Amino acid sequence: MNIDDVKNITVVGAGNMGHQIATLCAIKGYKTVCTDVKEDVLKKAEAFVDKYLPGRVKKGKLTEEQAMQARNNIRFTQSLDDAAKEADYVIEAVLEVVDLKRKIFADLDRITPEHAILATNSSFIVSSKIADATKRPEKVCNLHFFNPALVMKLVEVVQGPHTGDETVEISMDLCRNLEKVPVHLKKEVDGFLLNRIFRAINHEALWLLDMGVASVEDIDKACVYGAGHPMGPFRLNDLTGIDLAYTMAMESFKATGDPAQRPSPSVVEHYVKGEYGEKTGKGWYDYSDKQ
Ligand SMILES: NC(=O)c1ccc[n+]([C@@H]2O[C@H](COP(=O)([O-])OP(=O)(O)OC[C@H]3O[C@@H](n4cnc5c(N)ncnc54)[C@H](O)[C@@H]3O)[C@@H](O)[C@H]2O)c1
Repeated sequence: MNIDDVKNITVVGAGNMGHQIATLCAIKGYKTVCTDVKEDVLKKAEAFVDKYLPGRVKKGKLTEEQAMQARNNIRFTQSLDDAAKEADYVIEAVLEVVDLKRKIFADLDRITPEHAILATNSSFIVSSKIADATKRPEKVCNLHFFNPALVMKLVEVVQGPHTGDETVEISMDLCRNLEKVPVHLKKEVDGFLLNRIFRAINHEALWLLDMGVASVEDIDKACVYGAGHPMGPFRLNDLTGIDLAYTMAMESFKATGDPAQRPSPSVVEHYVKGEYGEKTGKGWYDYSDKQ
């Protein structure tokens, strides 16, 4: 099998990530079926496509004909059987729950043609925790898009010990056909590639703050004006949520028992005060005038 054999793509889960990945596949010429268990989510995803495509035409990014072709390429269904029966490549983007993903992969193994590749968009669950739910582990991998998937160029293709080289090659080629920039992780590792780098930056930023070396503002300025980042780690954390940073650090501490993984004192301070970032009007910065 090679990339030219991939014509039909199924996206399972039409939430934050799934509806955008499906839209992208349809725009780039793939016959795409998007499925979700929730009817209202599917309706929202379809409404998004019907608004997004004309918007791209208005902005001169797509011609009328390309938009019409993309619309014809995508359909929505609540039935996994209907969605996956002709799939050459499946991208799963359901909730981050390993048992749910295992159940879906077992179902996909039963429903899809033998040659189909089954990829998960999971940010943290490596595909070796899922692959043995199928009889085709060599065709299972992580295909990790970033949010928002229509905009962010990077995709991490993560090869587990079970993943065949052909699966990696086709997945990398698929990303290129979707006009993304794929990177190949030759081994599974917690947090994959970019999130590990972000984790290291956050860790250093928090250490500098907690040690009283520099202020939130100055650490952010250093990253923006010295390293060319679009925003500093504290501003970014206000967007993604200090509550999430706290929970992730606690989970990591519980899993490893390593005290270095515990949330930093200043994260705990904001967390207990309910200052989670932009969504609560206060985090590392004050957003009360935006509320
Ligand atoms: N949100 C992000 O920033 C981001 C970025 C990269 C990767 N991811 C990964 O993408 C995956 C999805 O994340 P999300 O943010 O889109 O979640 P989300 O909650 O927005 O969407 C998940 C969808 O899965 C659906 N679903 C649940 N069970 C299902 C089933 N059995 N069959 C079909 N659909 C089902 C839900 O109804 C929901 O609409 C996760 O694994 C996450 O780790 C998320």
